Amino acid sequence: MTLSVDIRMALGDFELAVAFDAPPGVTALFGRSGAGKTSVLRAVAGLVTPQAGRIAVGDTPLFEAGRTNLPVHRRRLGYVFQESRLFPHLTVAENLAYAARVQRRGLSDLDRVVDLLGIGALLQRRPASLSGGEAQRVAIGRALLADPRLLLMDEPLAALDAPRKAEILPYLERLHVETALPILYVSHTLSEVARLATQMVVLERGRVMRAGRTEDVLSDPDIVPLLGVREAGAVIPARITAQPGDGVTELAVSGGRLFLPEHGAPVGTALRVRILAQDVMLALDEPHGLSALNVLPSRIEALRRGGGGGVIVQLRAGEDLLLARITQRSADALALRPGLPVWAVLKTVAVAQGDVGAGP
Ligand SMILES: Nc1ncnc2c1ncn2[C@@H]1O[C@H](COP(=O)(O)OP(=O)(O)OP(=O)(O)O)[C@@H](O)[C@H]1O
Repeated sequence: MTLSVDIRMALGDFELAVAFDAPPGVTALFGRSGAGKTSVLRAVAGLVTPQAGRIAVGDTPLFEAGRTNLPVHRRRLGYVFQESRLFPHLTVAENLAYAARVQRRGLSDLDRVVDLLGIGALLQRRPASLSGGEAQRVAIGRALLADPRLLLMDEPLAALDAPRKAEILPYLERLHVETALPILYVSHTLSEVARLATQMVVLERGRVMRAGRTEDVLSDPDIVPLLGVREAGAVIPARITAQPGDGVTELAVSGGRLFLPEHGAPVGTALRVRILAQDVMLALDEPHGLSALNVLPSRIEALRRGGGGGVIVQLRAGEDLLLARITQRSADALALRPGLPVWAVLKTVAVAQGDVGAGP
């Protein structure tokens, strides 16, 4: 089931005109503050009504200008906010049961949801005694038990500190692997998007600047000014090929071999790794005697001049696209141009996602 959004809406002086599809899996709505992310979510939820357009899940229209406008409670969607909004006087179990009852559904899914989110030990507790991360897991459980057609998440990790974020991310990953729901996920944290999202929609001033597979969007040099040069970087698929036990993990990517600081997953595990543009250096000849372990033979696809004397270089390594951020001076000194073979030296490679058995 795919969520299709094609709407126009005026909110005071702000005009929103967006069209995109969100297939099963996580679609990140990404953009600066005020870009219109929350407004899109509110329109999908039925909390605001667009002036024109259509919103549908599969063949079911939720909104069609002048024809259909399902009220919020008939849209069958789960909404998870920054803060968990659990009922404080009810236990976790009662909060979950309430959600299921509102939709007149039994609790047949309860065990599965409790297991999926690891909240079995919390069932008799009250929200005030839960950590922020635990409360968010319960809030996600409550949203799932309402048997939604899609899940809307508005910066669900924004109110959590780094350790709580780290604790909840694996559950969010499982969510998209184990449910076939479209999940629309608002965030302005790129590391989170790189880790969770299979699709990305980049919004700027109420317009879609770029939409597509996360890998494609993040390796597009034209998108860098919108993402910010420090955060810009590609995400590429990898597979663990060896765990030699000396503190590094060996990965195969389409362009060769990479090494990570030791990662706990077994050999064969599929991962997505994130390579920031500012962590990539370029060499015309194969480098030797370097402390960096990661060197990939590549070819320059495109160069984009940025502000402040920087250049973003798009590289193809095997089948994957990478970005490198270098100075204009280096680009001139090396006479970089599309088609030129180069060696990409990666200072750091971070795991963006472990997606064993995940879809795309
Ligand atoms: N009801 C409204 N009336 C007038 N202006 C509105 C209304 N709702 C939203 N806006 C304006 O629309 C713009 C987009 O707001 P929105 O909350 O969708 O952005 P956002 O991308 O979610 O931002 P943030 O990341 O800060 O939450 C903002 O300029 C906001 O002031």
